[in-house]
Amino acid sequence: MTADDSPMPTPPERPMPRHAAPAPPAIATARTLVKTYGAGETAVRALDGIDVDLVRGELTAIMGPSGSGKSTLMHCLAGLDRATSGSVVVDGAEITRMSERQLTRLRRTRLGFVFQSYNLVPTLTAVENITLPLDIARRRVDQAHLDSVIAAVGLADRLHHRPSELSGGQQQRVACARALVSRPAIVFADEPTGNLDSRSAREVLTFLRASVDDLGQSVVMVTHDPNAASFAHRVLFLADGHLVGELTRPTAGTILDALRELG
Ligand SMILES: Nc1ncnc2c1ncn2[C@@H]1O[C@H](COP(=O)(O)OP(=O)(O)OP(=O)(O)O)[C@@H](O)[C@H]1O
Repeated sequence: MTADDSPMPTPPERPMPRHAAPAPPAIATARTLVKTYGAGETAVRALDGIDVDLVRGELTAIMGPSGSGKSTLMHCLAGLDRATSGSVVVDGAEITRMSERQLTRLRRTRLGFVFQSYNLVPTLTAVENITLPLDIARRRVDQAHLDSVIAAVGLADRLHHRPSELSGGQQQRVACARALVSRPAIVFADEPTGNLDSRSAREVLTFLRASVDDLGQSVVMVTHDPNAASFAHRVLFLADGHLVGELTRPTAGTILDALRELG
């Protein structure tokens, strides 16, 4: 599976209203971000002063060796974990000083999540799983947007199936649709294709990329897989808690070369 042989559509031009202030290019920003686990001699500095901007309307992949800090970075950016020092701004909001209550609200209303293990509710149908975040937040379902997400995810004929009646790839596409249906500022995807065969992985990645190109979504994903990362607009490389490089318009080949250089 590679993205090299599939044409990479360029994001559609979006006309800017005349007097509107341009949206800031970064949807999430970390400055001098430090995360230390434990204390004293056994302390681990998982993030050692990270400065990064995640570009709005792009799919960003985070790669690096095991233990380099990928999950920690994603969790700190998503308000799932608290930074030790430094700042994180997500969609204009400084989250490092937020209370637990504010963070929960931010995650529920402004962020979308896709996990390796799908995390669907087994007793609900596909469409009920997709609209669950809106139901919990007591928000109205925008039927037109729901229809466009369902069409993009290619599950129109599986909407009334329960997760046990769906393949892994189909379940993960339901999880992606669930993450997108509330139009979050940013979707965080943690190894979204880690449990999938290459064909299903390609379907999920194609959908995540299309959500950016066609729906204007911003997505960040942690992955170990160069083929998966080749679907991104930009790949960030971490090593020992530092941001050590990046690639724009990556291919599986250039990503492999960069990983080899990292050792
Ligand atoms: N809860 C924790 N308590 C103590 N140390 C932790 C904790 N979580 C992560 N670490 C340590 O922080 C460092 C970074 O871990 P992290 O999980 O962010 O790396 P990663 O790049 O996502 O790794 P992997 O690819 O194996 O998932 C590692 O040394 C890890 O052992």
